[in-house]
Amino acid sequence: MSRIGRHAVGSSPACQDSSVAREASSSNGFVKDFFRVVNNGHLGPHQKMTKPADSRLVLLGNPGVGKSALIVRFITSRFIWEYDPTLECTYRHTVMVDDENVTMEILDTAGRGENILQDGNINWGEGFLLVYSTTDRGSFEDILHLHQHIASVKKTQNFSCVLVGNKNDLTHERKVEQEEAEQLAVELSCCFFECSACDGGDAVGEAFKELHRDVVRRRMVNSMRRRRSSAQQMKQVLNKMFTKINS
Ligand SMILES: Nc1nc2c(ncn2[C@@H]2O[C@H](COP(=O)(O)OP(=O)(O)OP(=O)(O)O)[C@@H](O)[C@H]2O)c(=O)[nH]1
Repeated sequence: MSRIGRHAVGSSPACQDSSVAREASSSNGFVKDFFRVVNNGHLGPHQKMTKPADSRLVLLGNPGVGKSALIVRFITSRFIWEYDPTLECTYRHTVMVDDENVTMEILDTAGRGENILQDGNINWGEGFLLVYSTTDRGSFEDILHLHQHIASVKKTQNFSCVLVGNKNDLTHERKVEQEEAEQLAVELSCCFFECSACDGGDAVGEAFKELHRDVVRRRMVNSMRRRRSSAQQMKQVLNKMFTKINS
């Protein structure tokens, strides 16, 4: 089995250091391919880049639910059985969404509790994939807590997220029914995808793409709201001026 080396939690989340790629690529041919794809510009939340990404997405969920596996599946259409846990990395990936080439930056968080809930990561992110494993009831129950934490850092319930139930290939180990996850998605007002990073299928890519769409939609709505409110403010100022002049 191959392991992919990445930066430890607490260090810079960027992985563009070619030595990391070289170290990882020594394991086998596929890992080499993987890094060639994702090494096409890894950037951390605090790093500058030439062209801003079209969306910044963050994967959150308990350890072992398959966050890294989902990213690898999305970026490379492949599955790797084993990853180095408690590491964190940001990937830059360009993909077609609705006939448009878009660039996403994707942050793979790692660790437990406070580690994955770093405010810096949450402030940086525009959209969140809330990932649980269909084989791990605790990871599903923790989703609400993750959502509440994001809301408290963002100071609004109005943020983009999708709920993702991973590992649905492990049918005999299922601990979370699809219906209850659908119910939770209704409560959180978000889309829900059940998928398997191992088996592949469209659902993995769709989860990322739908999150991207939601980020773009909300951005547009918010900027329209801001424009409308500044136009209203201007109207009020002008009204006051005319009232003064007329009196
Ligand atoms: N059967 C199956 N195994 C999976 C699937 N996704 C991930 N795994 C396995 O689950 C384990 C954990 O996957 P990771 O992608 O490292 O999970 P993670 O959420 O990134 O874990 P941390 O880095 O510790 O936060 C690995 O052994 C994967 O091979 C899946 O869809 N099906």
